[in-house]
Amino acid sequence: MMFQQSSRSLLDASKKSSSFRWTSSVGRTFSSRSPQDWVTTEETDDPSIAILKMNRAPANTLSLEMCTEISKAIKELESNKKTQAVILTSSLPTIFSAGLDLTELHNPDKDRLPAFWGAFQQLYFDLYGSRLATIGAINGHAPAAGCMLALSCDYRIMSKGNIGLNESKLGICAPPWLGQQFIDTIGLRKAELALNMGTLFDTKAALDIGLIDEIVGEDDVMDVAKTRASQWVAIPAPARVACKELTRGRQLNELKENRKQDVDHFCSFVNQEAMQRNLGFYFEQLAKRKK
Ligand SMILES: CCCCCCCC/C=C\C=C\CC(=O)SCCNC(=O)CCNC(=O)[C@H](O)C(C)(C)COP(=O)(O)OP(=O)(O)OC[C@H]1O[C@@H](n2cnc3c(N)ncnc32)[C@H](O)[C@@H]1OP(=O)(O)O
Repeated sequence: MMFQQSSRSLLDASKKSSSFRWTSSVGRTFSSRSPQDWVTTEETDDPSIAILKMNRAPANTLSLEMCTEISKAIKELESNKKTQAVILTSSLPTIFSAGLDLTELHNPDKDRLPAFWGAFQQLYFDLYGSRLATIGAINGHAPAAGCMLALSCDYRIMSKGNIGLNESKLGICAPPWLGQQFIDTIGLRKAELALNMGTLFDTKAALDIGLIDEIVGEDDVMDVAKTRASQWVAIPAPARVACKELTRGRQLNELKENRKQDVDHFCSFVNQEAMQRNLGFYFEQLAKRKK
């Protein structure tokens, strides 16, 4: 890995506290296959290009275990010298990733919360700093931390759905490092407007502001993703890695140096009463929406 980070203690803690079926504070039961099935990797006909698919129905939300599984898959792919590129996509029909799993944030388990945020930080390190060329094949909605997954890729193609940082709609603000990723991608003024308004962009608007690089037809996503991956792989790996270090190294190192403070900041922020009220309200609206 290019920007290797150490997170042993947090990830070890996460393993101890893993639970895969639980009832949320608004009474919905989440269940799924085991976390090992939430993320799968596939080969393509080009041995240098792999596919990483998120399969956590119903919304590929990022729980502690989901973050850990994606990180693990990236590291496994990186450990194979032949692999030079990964296409990140979703196996769900309309959602790339709905962002952080709100059950982690609402009425949180106080011991689990720091480990959860540590796993989310680690995922950012692993994806944003990967030695691999990363192609985001965004085939559905990608709000908030779902947008972080997309922003962490080197190249983004999108077929449908909305993308952006909508945290302000939840009564919160994106963490500084995610906000910075957004600013670095679309520029300060556009980011300022979008962050404040919690704007989610459709594919056309996302292309217009430079949040994605290309719009593709639904049936063409994987073909286009493979073509773009081949183009990235054609650049000599040391050059690609050096370019990534040039554009992303400072931001990655900044969080690395402030990792503990960021976890503490997050935990005290989320544990505030007002924050919990906002989250509870948002979560209930989400659950009621369909009815
Ligand atoms: C001052 C500095 C402070 C620094 C501190 C930093 C603090 C930062 C803190 C938090 C950062 C948060 C980042 C996040 O990622 S928060 C999550 C934001 N995500 C969202 O707002 C998306 C919410 N979801 C949706 O809008 C929709 O689900 C959508 C993605 C558009 C898909 O819609 P649709 O196809 O109609 O699907 P459903 O809405 O029916 O969803 C399917 C089921 O999944 C559940 N769901 C969806 N999203 C989440 C989620 N994020 N967490 C948990 N559960 C989720 C949804 O309720 C449905 O469940 P069910 O089938 O049981 O009804």
